[in-house]
Amino acid sequence: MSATFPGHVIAPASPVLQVEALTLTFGGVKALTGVGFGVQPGSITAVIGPNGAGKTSLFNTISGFYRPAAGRVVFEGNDITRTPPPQRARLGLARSFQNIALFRGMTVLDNIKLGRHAHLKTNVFDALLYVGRARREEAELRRDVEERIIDFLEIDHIRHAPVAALPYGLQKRVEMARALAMQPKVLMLDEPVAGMNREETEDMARFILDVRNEWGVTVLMVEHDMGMVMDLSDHVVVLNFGQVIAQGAPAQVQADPEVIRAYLGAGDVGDLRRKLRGEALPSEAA
Ligand SMILES: Nc1ncnc2c1ncn2[C@@H]1O[C@H](COP(=O)(O)OP(=O)(O)OP(=O)(O)O)[C@@H](O)[C@H]1O
Repeated sequence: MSATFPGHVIAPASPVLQVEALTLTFGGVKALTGVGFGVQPGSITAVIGPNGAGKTSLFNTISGFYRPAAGRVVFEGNDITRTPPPQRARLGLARSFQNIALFRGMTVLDNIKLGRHAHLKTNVFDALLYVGRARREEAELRRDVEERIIDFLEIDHIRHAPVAALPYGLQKRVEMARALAMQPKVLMLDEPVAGMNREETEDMARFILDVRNEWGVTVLMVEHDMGMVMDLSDHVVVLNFGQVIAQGAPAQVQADPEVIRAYLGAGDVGDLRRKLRGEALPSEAA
């Protein structure tokens, strides 16, 4: 029965990705302690925190590169804590890397195809030999990749260019294209605008929004650019010393006293507001 009633309250959807009480240690160092949060389907969720807070460790644990000492990663209701990274990608959890991880001598198109291969049932060697199912999948891949992803990310003019010859901002866009080629349900972006100038940052912010709005892909990102995080995110998770110290809507997190303390010690709240808006502090504006 699907009737709706006036005043009917729609319960929030269950999270597509759930991180539960994650603890990660390196020797004696606890990089994460009891970290938990949910990523709602269709949301843009950001993880922020001062340097060394554990953001990269968390990303690597969610994507399967690190194995937690305790806790669970649950994707679409299934426990994937022990699922290897390529299988997570096939399930729909794709990621980009903080430092560009493209094959620099290869063209844009070939890099994107490699992303797609992670998604195919045939292995990459079959695909390279164009045998059997791989050949049909290759045809499908070309349509899919060339017509949708390349058009969407406005990289048509560079599809045959070697990645190494491209400016940094475009390389980051190609990396996003490669992650999108895996047709993820959740796209994990590791510092998508790090090292970008203002114009490149604005372009990337627009693509992230469109990935969510037009493609319905859920986005989970780690990012230092506070202006972008606060503008784009529906939900912000704040880490400090490996623990979640606050989470909620951007405005809520910006006003949280513990977040203020984490970023600036007992500093000036006005400074924090500027910092959280992505503006230079007076002391930094030389
Ligand atoms: N491979 C490792 N071996 C030992 N300690 C590590 C390793 N990776 C991270 N750590 C430690 O774990 C903690 C969290 O580091 P992590 O890199 O996850 O933080 P971060 O929030 O991503 O920092 P940044 O913003 O500087 O990238 C730090 O104390 C760090 O020194």
